[in-house]
Amino acid sequence: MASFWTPAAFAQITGGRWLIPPPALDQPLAGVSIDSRQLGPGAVFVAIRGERQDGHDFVAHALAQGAALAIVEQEIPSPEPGGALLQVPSTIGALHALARHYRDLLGASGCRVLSVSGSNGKTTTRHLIHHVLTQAVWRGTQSPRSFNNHLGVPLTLLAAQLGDAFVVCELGTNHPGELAALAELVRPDLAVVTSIGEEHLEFFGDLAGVAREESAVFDFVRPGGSVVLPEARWLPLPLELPARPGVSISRFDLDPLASDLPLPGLHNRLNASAAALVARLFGADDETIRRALNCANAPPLRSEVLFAADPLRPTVINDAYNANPSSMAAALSLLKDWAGRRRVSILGDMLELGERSPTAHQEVVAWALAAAEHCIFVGPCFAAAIAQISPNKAPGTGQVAAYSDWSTEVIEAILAALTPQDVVLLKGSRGMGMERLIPAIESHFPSATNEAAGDGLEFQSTPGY
Ligand SMILES: CC(=O)N[C@H]1[C@@H](OP(=O)(O)OP(=O)(O)OC[C@H]2O[C@@H](n3ccc(=O)[nH]c3=O)[C@H](O)[C@@H]2O)O[C@H](CO)[C@@H](O)[C@@H]1O[C@H](C)C(=O)N[C@@H](C)C(=O)N[C@H](CCC(=O)N[C@@H](CCC[C@@H](N)C(=O)O)C(=O)O)C(=O)O
Ligand SMILES: Nc1ncnc2c1ncn2[C@@H]1O[C@H](COP(=O)(O)OP(=O)(O)OP(=O)(O)O)[C@@H](O)[C@H]1O
Ligand SMILES: C[C@@H](N)C(=O)N[C@H](C)C(=O)O
Repeated sequence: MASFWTPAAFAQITGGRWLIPPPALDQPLAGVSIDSRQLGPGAVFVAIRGERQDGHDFVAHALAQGAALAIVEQEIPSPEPGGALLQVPSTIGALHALARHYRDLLGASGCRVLSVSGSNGKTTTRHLIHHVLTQAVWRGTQSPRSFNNHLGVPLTLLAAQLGDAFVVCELGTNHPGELAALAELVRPDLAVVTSIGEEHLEFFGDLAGVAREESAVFDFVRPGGSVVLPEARWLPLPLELPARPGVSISRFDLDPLASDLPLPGLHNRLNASAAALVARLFGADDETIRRALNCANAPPLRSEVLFAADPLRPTVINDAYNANPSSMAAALSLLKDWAGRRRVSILGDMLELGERSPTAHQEVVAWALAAAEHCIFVGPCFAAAIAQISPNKAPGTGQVAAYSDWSTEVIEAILAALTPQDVVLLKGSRGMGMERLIPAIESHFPSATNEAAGDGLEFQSTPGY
């Protein structure tokens, strides 16, 4: 077979046929992209039909941006002169075939392929693993943002470089069977499971359903590979590990090397402990791991502490990326342990919980009331849960406020309830967009220093999350 990064190999691996062949079948290709807005010269553009748009409408744009060829399912009217088109029955199938093939090449070149799955903490743990390994000596690639689905995982594999020592891929799921399909693509040498908790119950049903789904990755670990799991005391139920001769199992517990981690919360110390164990399995020494963890940071919107040095603004724990009962418990326990300040929780609805949703929202209300002096809830599920609780804790008492939706008035009422002395937890599902309060807080509470103003700008500079 021709070298992987050539049109000839892409045609052979995908089984595609040339609608318009390239000038040379052996010209070097430079990466794969599904977004015409984000590709460089020599890249391969794969046209995907998305929820809102059809990538086939952007083939001409991709070729004009310098793509060497486009993989498509249908003919493209008047494509860019000189642009090559490879037709396949399914562009997502082609993306997977390329990633599967490339994964083998990576393995053969000595690159170790890692997976990070689990209910909560995947992005943080994946980020910490990449941070610690690269701070040690190893060159590697990691999933961008939360690229953890049927598109993000193959794109991550294809972004790794031959010559990398590792690629760490985040694997996500919200329907039974998705994890097995991703794990089959990745076939990890080292599979990390971060946690098991109540997530996406709309489709998994209950914790046992979550555990079944998350266990699927074990079947795909390569012979000679390793599985990294939390100690049993951190799991709400046992995970069934199939007997896999030659696959070793290592468990992580709170690691003293993570005791000075700059990220707040017990959950982050556990995520860092998983990263420390992975680094040990790579052969890193304790001092290197400790030093790396001591200078780690949080991915945006995950337990990010904002404005802590600014006396004119409340300290904000920006945990607005997502929410489910287990991650709410982790975040509220972090808030509860924040001593010496008035604690304010601002929580948005948890989505995709199915029939468990009403009781789960009621439970989180009870935890929030135990963790914070002032509790604010946004969204119809929390509003319904608050309506069930006793009158002395009802909205309007000053301790609790509930709003069924966002509006300008709601944002103003929330801002009026805050003081610069507070520590504020912001958390809710992605669809609730709790982070909208950050620019509002920045405008409402002028910054004491230019440095503190920088906190907000840093947040604004990461819109992809
Ligand atoms: C396909 C894609 O990447 N879309 C992203 C894009 O959306 P947009 O509205 O622009 O386009 P469409 O998807 O409708 O467009 C179709 C294609 O057209 C391309 N295109 C568009 C305009 C243009 O000018 N040029 C173009 O080439 C476009 O690139 C498409 O290829 O932008 C949105 C905003 O940034 C993104 O949200 C959207 O991303 C989608 C959702 C996606 O799946 N992206 C993956 C790369 C990914 O991994 N994203 C992760 C989040 C993954 C996630 O939610 N994971 C779940 C678990 C798995 C659930 C599973 N059931 C599933 O979703 O399939 C979890 O719980 O963690 C990320 O972005 O971090
Ligand atoms: N180990 C953990 N246990 C419980 N909750 C956690 C853990 N790690 C992180 N969290 C919570 O989950 C939130 C999301 O973290 P992160 O993005 O790392 O998880 P994720 O699994 O990648 O999420 P997603 O599946 O949406 O991509 C954090 O903001 C925090 O509240
Ligand atoms: C954003 C996606 N990864 C996720 O976690 N979804 C749940 C439902 C959430 O946003 O809380």
